[in-house]
Amino acid sequence: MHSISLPYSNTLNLNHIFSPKRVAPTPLTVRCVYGFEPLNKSDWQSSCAILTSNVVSQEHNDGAADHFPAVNDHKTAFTDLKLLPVGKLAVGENIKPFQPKPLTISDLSPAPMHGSQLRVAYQGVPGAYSEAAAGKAYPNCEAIPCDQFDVAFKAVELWIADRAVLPVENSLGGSIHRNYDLLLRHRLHIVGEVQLPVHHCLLALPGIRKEYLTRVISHPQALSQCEHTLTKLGLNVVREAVDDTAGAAEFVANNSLRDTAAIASARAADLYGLNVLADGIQDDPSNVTRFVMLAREPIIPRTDRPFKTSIVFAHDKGTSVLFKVLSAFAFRNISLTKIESRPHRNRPIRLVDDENVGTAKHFEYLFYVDFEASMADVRAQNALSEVQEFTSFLRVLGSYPMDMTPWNPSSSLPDHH
Ligand SMILES: O=C(O)C(=O)C[C@]1(C(=O)O)C=C[C@@H](O)C=C1
Repeated sequence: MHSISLPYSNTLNLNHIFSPKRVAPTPLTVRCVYGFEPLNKSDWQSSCAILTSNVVSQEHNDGAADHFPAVNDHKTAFTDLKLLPVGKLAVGENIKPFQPKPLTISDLSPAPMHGSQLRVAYQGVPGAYSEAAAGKAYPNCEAIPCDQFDVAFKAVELWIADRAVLPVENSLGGSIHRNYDLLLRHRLHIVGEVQLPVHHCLLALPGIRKEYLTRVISHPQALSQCEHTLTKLGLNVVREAVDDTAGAAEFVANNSLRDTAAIASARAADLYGLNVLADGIQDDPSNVTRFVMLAREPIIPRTDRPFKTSIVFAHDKGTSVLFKVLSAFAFRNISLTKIESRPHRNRPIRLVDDENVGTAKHFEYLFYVDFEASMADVRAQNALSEVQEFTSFLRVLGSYPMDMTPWNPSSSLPDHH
């Protein structure tokens, strides 16, 4: 039986997340979420109903929200009103049957739906770089920790969060492939990007010296970004991957591990009471991670500032189409900023039979391309109509403003962190 649970009972408060040494909120989790295949319809609908009734009861516990997120993204199979919670909610002394309110025009605006703060889902626990990225993308937002990337996508789809901010690539470690795959599996739109300088520290319990260490734990990306520096520090240690950097720091602290250090941010050291044994241990001082901001609705593309557009495409005849697609951009002087290929999971192998020689087995790919133009720009529109002719599948993941913040790699986190 699939179930979705929300382990915390209150809507998260920003103070809990951003002020040091406060009790950290438990990340949002989805138990037994679908692996590669979606749940069947009835499982999915009952999951939505459980999750939604949780949201409603949280909001009423708070006494803050006086409206119910009665609609959902039409793509999330949540249009059946019979699925809305049938329970009763206590209001003062009276037990009143719960009646969802009709939608008003303000419910349809892209502004936050739940109070004045935008609720932004990220993967990890407080102190993670993703939380800092959420703060950079949406200053003063309410950051909602999620234990997996998939959960952050779902939190937005199910109106628990208004946006998600997720890493897609790092200047040293490369692409975060999982998020490329999830972008395609979910129906969210990229509405922005932020590039966050990532400044890693080696953290251990107070009083622990480097010589005592036998193990260093962190997110795999962080381990790979510090690979050479760890060796240079003379640390002859086992390196172990965990879900996120701040989670590693929390683990060391909660289990009083005297032989283990974590690679994480200085803010994580503060939050979990660890010492900074070494500062700035990333192999390149200009280590940067790029995050995308995701929303249920796309933004309207403009031409009055630099925009980027992200697309994904495939073709029945495989990689032979790639040159033609790329030339559609080259002829129009549109620069590409990123190209990534991923296995085509629906059709991973293409067989080409040759009676004389045998059967060639070609791997099939999906290609993700980011280019520097807005979809409001006629050059981009013409390029994409040409690309459409060469491809069997094409989706625009989003057209959004480029992160143009001045380059300052030494200040790793936004001011309020
Ligand atoms: O573990 C964290 O702190 C994260 O936010 C994740 C993550 C990643 O997925 O790449 C983000 C930025 C850094 O590159 C290292 C790790």
